[in-house]
Amino acid sequence: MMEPGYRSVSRRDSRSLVGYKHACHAMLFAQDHGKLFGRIPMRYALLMQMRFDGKIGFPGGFVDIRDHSLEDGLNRELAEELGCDQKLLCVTESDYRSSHATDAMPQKVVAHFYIKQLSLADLHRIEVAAVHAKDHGREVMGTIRVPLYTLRDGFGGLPAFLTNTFIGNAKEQLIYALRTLKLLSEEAIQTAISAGQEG
Ligand SMILES: O=c1[nH]cnc2c1ncn2[C@H]1C[C@H](O)[C@@H](COP(=O)(O)OP(=O)(O)O)O1
Repeated sequence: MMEPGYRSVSRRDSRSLVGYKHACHAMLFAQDHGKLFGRIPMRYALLMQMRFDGKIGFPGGFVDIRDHSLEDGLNRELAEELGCDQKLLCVTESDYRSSHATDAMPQKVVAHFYIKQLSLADLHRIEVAAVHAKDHGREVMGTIRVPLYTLRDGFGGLPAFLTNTFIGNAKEQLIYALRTLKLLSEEAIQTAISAGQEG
């Protein structure tokens, strides 16, 4: 499933696309053995952020592939948005997952996606550092954890979260990550998507 207008492209082929800006975003997550209300497994702590425009996306931003590697640009953007130093968070080429190109206005963009697993303690350190980041309260209104459970009413949790407005193909990147890393069962993902559409 991919947002209409986005097509999969290889990392290598994306570099020869003319007239496209390149954006890199990273999903940071950690295993979380905690239980909500003492009974609902949290499973994973997975970070997204509320942007200045009220949409939800992953941390990251535009990079200039002529001057830097994609990862250099991404790490610069992460430092601006999350305020953490490279000892705590450094995304490398081995964290790269996918690229999708879009010709949708206002500009042609290739969206590169990275996923990095951390310890829960380091993820929490990143959340704390983010409050002091350069972009906090400006381009980024705050980091958020994605609820990965569905409450008894069948809508609260992930289904309700998925009804938010997402930037670009961020929602599809989230679902892709849940699916490919098997963070949730396929049945749980499908149920959350359907319940969100009905809710
Ligand atoms: O999380 C995202 N997933 C996919 N695409 C995204 C995401 N966040 C933003 N975008 C799109 C929107 C723009 O076309 C570019 C760059 O946006 P942004 O991150 O706001 O870039 P700057 O911080 O202004 O460099 O990617």
